[in-house]
Amino acid sequence: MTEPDTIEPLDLRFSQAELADRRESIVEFIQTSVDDAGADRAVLGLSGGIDSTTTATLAVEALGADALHALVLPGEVSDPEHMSDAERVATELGVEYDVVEINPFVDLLLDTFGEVEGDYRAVGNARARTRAVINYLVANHEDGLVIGTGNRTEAMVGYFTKFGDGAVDVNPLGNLYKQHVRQLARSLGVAEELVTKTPTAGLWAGQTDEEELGIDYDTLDAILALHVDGPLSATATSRAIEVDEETVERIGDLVRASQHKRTPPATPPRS
Ligand SMILES: Nc1ncnc2c1ncn2[C@@H]1O[C@H](COP(=O)(O)OP(=O)(O)OC[C@H]2O[C@@H]([n+]3cccc(C(=O)O)c3)[C@H](O)[C@@H]2O)[C@@H](O)[C@H]1O
Ligand SMILES: Nc1ncnc2c1ncn2[C@@H]1O[C@H](COP(=O)(O)OP(=O)(O)OP(=O)(O)O)[C@@H](O)[C@H]1O
Ligand SMILES: [Mg+2]
Repeated sequence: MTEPDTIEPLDLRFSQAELADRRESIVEFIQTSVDDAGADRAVLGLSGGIDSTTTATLAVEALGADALHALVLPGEVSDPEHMSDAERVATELGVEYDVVEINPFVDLLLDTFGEVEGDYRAVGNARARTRAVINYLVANHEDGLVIGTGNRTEAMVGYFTKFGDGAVDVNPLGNLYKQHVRQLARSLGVAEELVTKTPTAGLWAGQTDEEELGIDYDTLDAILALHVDGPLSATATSRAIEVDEETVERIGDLVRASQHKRTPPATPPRS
Protein backbone atom coordinates (compact mmCIF):
# COMPACT_ATOMS: atom_id res chain seq x y z
CA MET A 1 0.00 0.00 0.00
CA THR A 2 1.68 3.24 -1.18
CA GLU A 3 -0.06 6.14 0.53
CA PRO A 4 1.38 9.59 -0.12
CA ASP A 5 2.81 11.25 3.05
CA THR A 6 0.47 14.17 2.66
CA ILE A 7 -2.02 15.60 0.17
CA GLU A 8 -1.81 19.18 -1.08
CA PRO A 9 -3.43 21.62 -0.64
CA LEU A 10 -5.55 20.08 2.14
CA ASP A 11 -5.22 16.57 3.48
CA LEU A 12 -8.77 15.40 4.18
CA ARG A 13 -7.99 11.74 4.68
CA PHE A 14 -9.53 9.78 7.55
CA SER A 15 -7.63 8.17 10.43
CA GLN A 16 -7.50 4.38 10.21
CA ALA A 17 -10.29 4.11 12.78
CA GLU A 18 -12.47 6.59 10.90
CA LEU A 19 -11.81 4.78 7.65
CA ALA A 20 -12.83 1.47 9.20
CA ASP A 21 -16.06 3.09 10.44
CA ARG A 22 -16.81 4.49 6.97
CA ARG A 23 -16.21 1.15 5.36
CA GLU A 24 -18.50 -0.56 7.82
CA SER A 25 -21.26 1.99 7.37
CA ILE A 26 -21.05 1.84 3.55
CA VAL A 27 -21.22 -1.96 3.60
CA GLU A 28 -24.20 -1.82 5.96
CA PHE A 29 -25.83 0.82 3.73
CA ILE A 30 -25.58 -1.44 0.67
CA GLN A 31 -27.03 -4.41 2.58
CA THR A 32 -29.89 -2.38 4.01
CA SER A 33 -30.68 -0.71 0.68
CA VAL A 34 -31.00 -4.05 -1.12
CA ASP A 35 -32.96 -5.65 1.77
CA ASP A 36 -35.34 -2.72 2.21
CA ALA A 37 -36.08 -2.67 -1.52
CA GLY A 38 -36.94 -6.37 -1.38
CA ALA A 39 -34.33 -6.86 -4.09
CA ASP A 40 -32.43 -10.06 -4.69
CA ARG A 41 -29.22 -8.66 -6.09
CA ALA A 42 -27.40 -5.63 -7.45
CA VAL A 43 -26.19 -4.41 -10.83
CA LEU A 44 -23.21 -2.14 -11.36
CA GLY A 45 -21.36 -0.67 -14.36
CA LEU A 46 -17.63 -1.43 -14.25
CA SER A 47 -15.37 0.98 -16.16
CA GLY A 48 -11.90 0.09 -14.92
CA GLY A 49 -11.90 3.37 -12.95
CA ILE A 50 -11.39 3.77 -9.23
CA ASP A 51 -14.98 4.70 -8.34
CA SER A 52 -16.61 1.62 -9.84
CA THR A 53 -13.78 -0.67 -8.69
CA THR A 54 -14.14 0.53 -5.10
CA THR A 55 -17.93 0.36 -5.18
CA ALA A 56 -17.89 -3.15 -6.62
CA THR A 57 -15.42 -4.31 -3.96
CA LEU A 58 -17.65 -2.97 -1.19
CA ALA A 59 -20.78 -4.40 -2.82
CA VAL A 60 -19.20 -7.85 -2.83
CA GLU A 61 -18.29 -7.42 0.84
CA ALA A 62 -21.90 -6.42 1.55
CA LEU A 63 -23.86 -8.86 -0.58
CA GLY A 64 -21.46 -11.61 -1.58
CA ALA A 65 -20.07 -12.15 -5.09
CA ASP A 66 -23.09 -14.17 -6.20
CA ALA A 67 -25.41 -11.23 -5.66
CA LEU A 68 -23.58 -8.76 -7.91
CA HIS A 69 -23.93 -8.57 -11.69
CA ALA A 70 -21.29 -6.34 -13.29
CA LEU A 71 -21.71 -4.78 -16.72
CA VAL A 72 -18.69 -3.77 -18.76
CA LEU A 73 -20.02 -1.53 -21.52
CA PRO A 74 -17.38 -0.46 -24.04
CA GLY A 75 -18.11 2.22 -26.61
CA GLU A 76 -16.27 3.50 -29.65
CA VAL A 77 -14.11 5.83 -27.55
CA SER A 78 -13.46 3.50 -24.61
CA ASP A 79 -9.82 2.82 -23.90
CA PRO A 80 -9.39 -0.97 -24.37
CA GLU A 81 -7.00 -1.06 -21.40
CA HIS A 82 -9.71 0.34 -19.15
CA MET A 83 -12.14 -2.28 -20.41
CA SER A 84 -9.68 -5.09 -19.74
CA ASP A 85 -9.03 -3.60 -16.28
CA ALA A 86 -12.79 -3.72 -15.69
CA GLU A 87 -12.95 -7.37 -16.74
CA ARG A 88 -9.98 -8.18 -14.52
CA VAL A 89 -11.68 -6.53 -11.53
CA ALA A 90 -14.86 -8.55 -12.15
CA THR A 91 -12.86 -11.77 -12.44
CA GLU A 92 -10.82 -11.09 -9.31
CA LEU A 93 -13.97 -10.29 -7.36
CA GLY A 94 -15.56 -13.48 -8.69
CA VAL A 95 -18.72 -11.75 -9.90
CA GLU A 96 -20.84 -12.57 -12.93
CA TYR A 97 -20.23 -10.03 -15.68
CA ASP A 98 -21.24 -9.29 -19.24
CA VAL A 99 -19.45 -7.23 -21.84
CA VAL A 100 -21.94 -5.35 -24.02
CA GLU A 101 -20.86 -3.04 -26.85
CA ILE A 102 -22.90 0.16 -26.78
CA ASN A 103 -21.93 1.27 -30.32
CA PRO A 104 -24.96 -0.21 -32.12
CA PHE A 105 -27.33 1.72 -29.84
CA VAL A 106 -25.44 5.00 -30.13
CA ASP A 107 -24.99 4.55 -33.88
CA LEU A 108 -28.73 4.12 -34.27
CA LEU A 109 -29.23 7.47 -32.53
CA LEU A 110 -26.65 9.12 -34.77
CA ASP A 111 -28.21 7.58 -37.89
CA THR A 112 -31.54 9.02 -36.82
CA PHE A 113 -30.25 12.43 -35.68
CA GLY A 114 -27.33 12.95 -38.04
CA GLU A 115 -27.00 16.59 -37.06
CA VAL A 116 -25.84 15.53 -33.57
CA GLU A 117 -22.71 13.86 -34.89
CA GLY A 118 -19.70 15.94 -33.82
CA ASP A 119 -21.49 17.37 -30.78
CA TYR A 120 -19.20 15.56 -28.38
CA ARG A 121 -21.19 16.58 -25.27
CA ALA A 122 -24.54 15.37 -26.64
CA VAL A 123 -23.06 12.16 -28.02
CA GLY A 124 -20.96 11.54 -24.90
CA ASN A 125 -24.00 11.96 -22.66
CA ALA A 126 -25.97 9.62 -24.95
CA ARG A 127 -23.26 7.01 -24.31
CA ALA A 128 -23.72 7.42 -20.55
CA ARG A 129 -27.54 7.20 -20.94
CA THR A 130 -27.26 4.10 -23.12
CA ARG A 131 -25.33 2.47 -20.28
CA ALA A 132 -28.14 3.43 -17.89
CA VAL A 133 -30.72 1.72 -20.15
CA ILE A 134 -28.67 -1.48 -20.09
CA ASN A 135 -28.12 -1.34 -16.32
CA TYR A 136 -31.87 -1.00 -15.73
CA LEU A 137 -32.76 -3.70 -18.25
CA VAL A 138 -30.71 -6.15 -16.20
CA ALA A 139 -31.88 -4.74 -12.84
CA ASN A 140 -35.56 -5.07 -13.83
CA HIS A 141 -35.09 -8.56 -15.13
CA GLU A 142 -33.14 -9.83 -12.11
CA ASP A 143 -34.93 -7.91 -9.35
CA GLY A 144 -31.77 -5.99 -8.67
CA LEU A 145 -30.88 -2.48 -7.56
CA VAL A 146 -28.56 -0.37 -9.68
CA ILE A 147 -25.64 0.59 -7.51
CA GLY A 148 -24.16 3.99 -8.39
CA THR A 149 -20.52 4.88 -8.11
CA GLY A 150 -20.76 8.67 -7.73
CA ASN A 151 -18.67 10.40 -5.08
CA ARG A 152 -19.41 13.70 -3.35
CA THR A 153 -16.88 15.68 -5.38
CA GLU A 154 -18.45 14.96 -8.77
CA ALA A 155 -21.99 15.15 -7.38
CA MET A 156 -21.44 18.64 -5.96
CA VAL A 157 -20.08 20.13 -9.19
CA GLY A 158 -22.58 18.22 -11.35
CA TYR A 159 -19.82 16.29 -13.07
CA PHE A 160 -22.04 13.42 -14.21
CA THR A 161 -24.65 12.88 -16.90
CA LYS A 162 -28.17 13.58 -15.74
CA PHE A 163 -30.11 10.30 -16.15
CA GLY A 164 -26.90 8.72 -17.43
CA ASP A 165 -24.33 7.62 -14.86
CA GLY A 166 -26.50 9.66 -12.46
CA ALA A 167 -29.40 7.24 -13.07
CA VAL A 168 -28.88 4.86 -10.16
CA ASP A 169 -30.78 3.66 -7.12
CA VAL A 170 -28.19 4.32 -4.42
CA ASN A 171 -24.77 5.94 -4.21
CA PRO A 172 -22.65 4.21 -1.55
CA LEU A 173 -19.66 6.56 -2.09
CA GLY A 174 -21.85 9.66 -2.19
CA ASN A 175 -20.46 11.17 1.01
CA LEU A 176 -16.81 10.68 0.14
CA TYR A 177 -14.61 13.20 -1.62
CA LYS A 178 -12.39 11.84 -4.38
CA GLN A 179 -9.32 11.65 -2.14
CA HIS A 180 -11.36 9.59 0.35
CA VAL A 181 -12.27 7.17 -2.44
CA ARG A 182 -8.58 6.71 -3.20
CA GLN A 183 -7.78 6.19 0.48
CA LEU A 184 -10.57 3.67 0.88
CA ALA A 185 -9.56 1.87 -2.33
CA ARG A 186 -5.99 1.47 -1.09
CA SER A 187 -7.20 0.12 2.23
CA LEU A 188 -9.34 -2.43 0.37
CA GLY A 189 -6.27 -3.63 -1.51
CA VAL A 190 -7.25 -2.22 -4.91
CA ALA A 191 -4.23 -2.31 -7.24
CA GLU A 192 -2.14 0.88 -7.05
CA GLU A 193 -2.29 1.40 -10.83
CA LEU A 194 -6.07 1.63 -10.58
CA VAL A 195 -5.89 4.01 -7.61
CA THR A 196 -3.54 6.38 -9.44
CA LYS A 197 -5.06 6.00 -12.91
CA THR A 198 -6.07 9.33 -14.45
CA PRO A 199 -9.82 9.71 -13.87
CA THR A 200 -11.85 9.83 -17.08
CA ALA A 201 -15.53 9.78 -17.90
CA GLY A 202 -14.55 8.05 -21.17
CA LEU A 203 -17.29 9.86 -23.09
CA TRP A 204 -15.07 11.17 -25.86
CA ALA A 205 -11.54 10.44 -27.01
CA GLY A 206 -8.81 11.83 -24.77
CA GLN A 207 -11.22 13.15 -22.13
CA THR A 208 -9.91 13.50 -18.57
CA ASP A 209 -11.94 14.79 -15.63
CA GLU A 210 -9.31 17.22 -14.37
CA GLU A 211 -8.70 18.78 -17.77
CA GLU A 212 -12.40 19.23 -18.47
CA LEU A 213 -13.10 20.57 -14.99
CA GLY A 214 -10.04 22.82 -15.19
CA ILE A 215 -8.90 21.86 -11.70
CA ASP A 216 -7.21 18.91 -10.02
CA TYR A 217 -9.29 16.73 -7.70
CA ASP A 218 -7.28 17.47 -4.55
CA THR A 219 -7.81 21.23 -4.99
CA LEU A 220 -11.46 20.70 -5.86
CA ASP A 221 -11.95 18.53 -2.75
CA ALA A 222 -10.37 21.26 -0.64
CA ILE A 223 -12.60 24.01 -2.06
CA LEU A 224 -15.70 21.90 -1.50
CA ALA A 225 -14.72 20.97 2.05
CA LEU A 226 -13.77 24.49 3.13
CA HIS A 227 -16.15 26.69 1.17
CA VAL A 228 -19.14 24.78 -0.26
CA ASP A 229 -19.64 22.25 2.56
CA GLY A 230 -17.71 24.31 5.12
CA PRO A 231 -18.01 27.78 6.60
CA LEU A 232 -15.19 29.65 4.84
CA SER A 233 -15.88 32.51 2.45
CA ALA A 234 -14.33 32.47 -1.01
CA THR A 235 -11.68 34.93 0.20
CA ALA A 236 -10.81 32.92 3.31
CA THR A 237 -10.68 29.70 1.27
CA SER A 238 -8.43 31.34 -1.26
CA ARG A 239 -6.08 32.45 1.57
CA ALA A 240 -6.19 29.07 3.34
CA ILE A 241 -5.20 26.93 0.37
CA GLU A 242 -3.50 29.47 -1.87
CA VAL A 243 -5.90 29.12 -4.75
CA ASP A 244 -7.11 32.23 -6.49
CA GLU A 245 -10.48 33.56 -5.46
CA GLU A 246 -11.89 33.35 -9.01
CA THR A 247 -11.31 29.59 -8.97
CA VAL A 248 -13.16 29.23 -5.66
CA GLU A 249 -16.03 31.31 -7.02
CA ARG A 250 -16.11 29.33 -10.24
CA ILE A 251 -16.54 26.12 -8.26
CA GLY A 252 -19.34 27.75 -6.25
CA ASP A 253 -21.01 28.63 -9.56
CA LEU A 254 -20.75 25.02 -10.78
CA VAL A 255 -22.40 23.81 -7.57
CA ARG A 256 -25.28 26.29 -7.94
CA ALA A 257 -25.77 25.64 -11.66
CA SER A 258 -25.95 21.87 -11.14
CA GLN A 259 -28.53 21.93 -8.32
CA HIS A 260 -31.14 20.62 -10.79
CA LYS A 261 -29.15 17.38 -11.12
CA ARG A 262 -29.31 16.66 -7.39
CA THR A 263 -33.01 17.22 -6.85
CA PRO A 264 -36.20 15.71 -8.32
CA PRO A 265 -37.56 17.54 -11.38
CA ALA A 266 -39.17 20.82 -10.32
CA THR A 267 -42.94 21.24 -10.49
CA PRO A 268 -45.05 24.42 -10.20
CA PRO A 269 -46.71 25.21 -6.84
CA ARG A 270 -50.00 23.37 -6.21
CA SER A 271 -51.93 26.58 -5.54
N1 LIG B 1 -31.48 24.88 -14.45
C1 LIG B 1 -31.88 23.71 -14.97
N2 LIG B 1 -32.99 23.11 -14.48
C2 LIG B 1 -33.41 21.91 -14.97
N3 LIG B 1 -32.74 21.22 -15.94
C3 LIG B 1 -31.63 21.80 -16.45
C4 LIG B 1 -31.16 23.05 -16.00
N4 LIG B 1 -30.03 23.36 -16.67
C5 LIG B 1 -29.82 22.36 -17.54
N5 LIG B 1 -30.78 21.39 -17.42
C6 LIG B 1 -30.90 20.12 -18.16
O1 LIG B 1 -29.71 19.39 -17.94
C7 LIG B 1 -29.09 19.08 -19.20
C8 LIG B 1 -27.58 19.14 -18.99
O2 LIG B 1 -27.16 18.11 -18.11
P1 LIG B 1 -26.44 16.85 -18.73
O3 LIG B 1 -27.26 16.25 -19.79
O4 LIG B 1 -26.00 15.98 -17.60
O5 LIG B 1 -25.16 17.49 -19.48
P2 LIG B 1 -23.90 18.31 -18.99
O6 LIG B 1 -23.96 18.65 -17.54
O7 LIG B 1 -23.71 19.44 -19.91
O8 LIG B 1 -22.75 17.30 -19.30
C9 LIG B 1 -22.38 16.24 -18.41
C10 LIG B 1 -21.04 16.54 -17.78
O9 LIG B 1 -20.73 15.50 -16.88
C11 LIG B 1 -19.49 14.91 -17.27
N6 LIG B 1 -19.56 13.48 -16.98
C12 LIG B 1 -20.57 12.74 -17.52
C13 LIG B 1 -20.63 11.38 -17.26
C14 LIG B 1 -19.66 10.78 -16.46
C15 LIG B 1 -18.68 11.60 -15.91
C16 LIG B 1 -17.63 10.96 -15.08
O10 LIG B 1 -16.98 11.60 -14.26
O11 LIG B 1 -17.45 9.75 -15.29
C17 LIG B 1 -18.64 12.94 -16.18
C18 LIG B 1 -19.37 15.18 -18.76
O12 LIG B 1 -18.04 15.06 -19.19
C19 LIG B 1 -19.93 16.58 -18.84
O13 LIG B 1 -18.99 17.53 -18.42
C20 LIG B 1 -29.63 20.12 -20.17
O14 LIG B 1 -29.60 19.64 -21.51
C21 LIG B 1 -31.04 20.31 -19.67
O15 LIG B 1 -31.86 19.27 -20.17
N1 LIG C 1 -17.35 1.56 -20.17
C1 LIG C 1 -18.14 1.48 -19.11
N2 LIG C 1 -18.75 0.32 -18.79
C2 LIG C 1 -19.55 0.21 -17.73
N3 LIG C 1 -19.80 1.23 -16.90
C3 LIG C 1 -19.24 2.42 -17.16
C4 LIG C 1 -18.38 2.62 -18.28
N4 LIG C 1 -17.96 3.90 -18.28
C5 LIG C 1 -18.54 4.48 -17.20
N5 LIG C 1 -19.30 3.60 -16.53
C6 LIG C 1 -20.07 3.81 -15.30
O1 LIG C 1 -20.16 5.22 -15.07
C7 LIG C 1 -19.57 5.50 -13.79
C8 LIG C 1 -19.08 6.91 -13.76
O2 LIG C 1 -17.82 7.01 -14.36
P1 LIG C 1 -16.60 7.67 -13.57
O3 LIG C 1 -15.55 7.91 -14.58
O4 LIG C 1 -17.07 8.81 -12.74
O5 LIG C 1 -16.15 6.56 -12.54
P2 LIG C 1 -14.93 5.53 -12.65
O6 LIG C 1 -14.60 5.31 -14.09
O7 LIG C 1 -15.34 4.33 -11.88
O8 LIG C 1 -13.75 6.25 -11.91
P3 LIG C 1 -12.84 7.49 -12.43
O9 LIG C 1 -13.66 8.73 -12.09
O10 LIG C 1 -11.63 7.41 -11.61
O11 LIG C 1 -12.64 7.35 -13.90
C9 LIG C 1 -18.55 4.40 -13.61
O12 LIG C 1 -18.13 4.27 -12.27
C10 LIG C 1 -19.32 3.19 -14.13
O13 LIG C 1 -20.25 2.73 -13.16
MG1 LIG D 1 -14.04 6.72 -15.34
